[in-house]
Amino acid sequence: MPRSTVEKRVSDLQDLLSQYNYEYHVLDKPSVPDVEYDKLLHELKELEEKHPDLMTPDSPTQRVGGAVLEQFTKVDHRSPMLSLGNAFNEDDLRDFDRRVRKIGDNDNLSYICELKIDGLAISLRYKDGLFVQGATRGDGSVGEDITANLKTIRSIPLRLRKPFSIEVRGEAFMPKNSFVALNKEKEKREEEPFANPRNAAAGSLRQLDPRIAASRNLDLFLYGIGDPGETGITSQSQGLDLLSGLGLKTNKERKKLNTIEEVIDYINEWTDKRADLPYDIDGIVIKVDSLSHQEELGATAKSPRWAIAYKFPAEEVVTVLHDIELS
Ligand SMILES: NC(=O)c1c(N)nc(OC2CCCC2)nc1O[C@@H]1CCC[C@@H]1O
Repeated sequence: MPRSTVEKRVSDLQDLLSQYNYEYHVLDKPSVPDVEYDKLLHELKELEEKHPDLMTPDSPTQRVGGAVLEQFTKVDHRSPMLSLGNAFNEDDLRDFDRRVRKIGDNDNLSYICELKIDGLAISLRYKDGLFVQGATRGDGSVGEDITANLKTIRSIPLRLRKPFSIEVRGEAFMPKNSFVALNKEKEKREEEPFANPRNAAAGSLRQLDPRIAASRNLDLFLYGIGDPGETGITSQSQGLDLLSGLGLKTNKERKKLNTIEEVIDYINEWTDKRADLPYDIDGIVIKVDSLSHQEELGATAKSPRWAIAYKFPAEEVVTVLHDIELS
């Protein structure tokens, strides 16, 4: 094939495979069967091996880097990755609502409710649309650089749909069925199984060999923007729509509500429905939607005054006592 034809074929394959990956892992609506994806990926790998100068850092072939790291380097978060205060019952929620309504214009106060994904908080940095660095939350100010492991998560685009320079935040997690399969594997190898999907996700992202992380079927939902000022958004709900428009995966169960009573209804709805989700949630995050109202409320050193996490009661662990002979 003449050089220009090869260049065009490689570029077309990179775009096509990135689009197929987006449809499958972000939209959960694949437009081609896996076998078609695998065939094209194989063709691209071969062409890039023959013409290494055509391989780009955001090529779909570049998700699993070769090098096993010695250690993780530290990353200073440009703005702190806060944690959340907890609410355990309706009174706690009404107290939160009263505190929020003390400050700011309350006639048009609205909340946005998000499922609280039970995983590991992470940060992704994009420069001119290209994924350049990923880090754990760490202590909120300093995290660990796990870029190589995050690149293996198929729902993380290696290039945004617009050339934004932006830092986004979300929760990496292991889906329930991947957790069950992984523990079956571990038991076969007589290895210690993980206690829950959250530990499995954290353990997988702390692997120094990216090939191990790549084998763990991790996923991720984005829910925040580290530097919202530069994007022109005025609310959390607009921020989530912006993330989605950039090709990032956000959780579709979010809901904008106007009163704490509606929030309590939403919480009751998900208390039952959560068992049917393909991933673990440990609560519901309630956020004041308006960014200017968030600013008025501010944050303590640890957590924002404009958000709270309602935590589901810990499921009573029923240990079935097998055939105990009661003497
Ligand atoms: N786990 C989640 O699904 C989640 C969420 N949907 N939204 C937030 O918003 C917080 C982040 C900083 C201020 C508000 N935090 C979440 O998880 C937190 C992050 C750090 C500790 C918890 O995992």
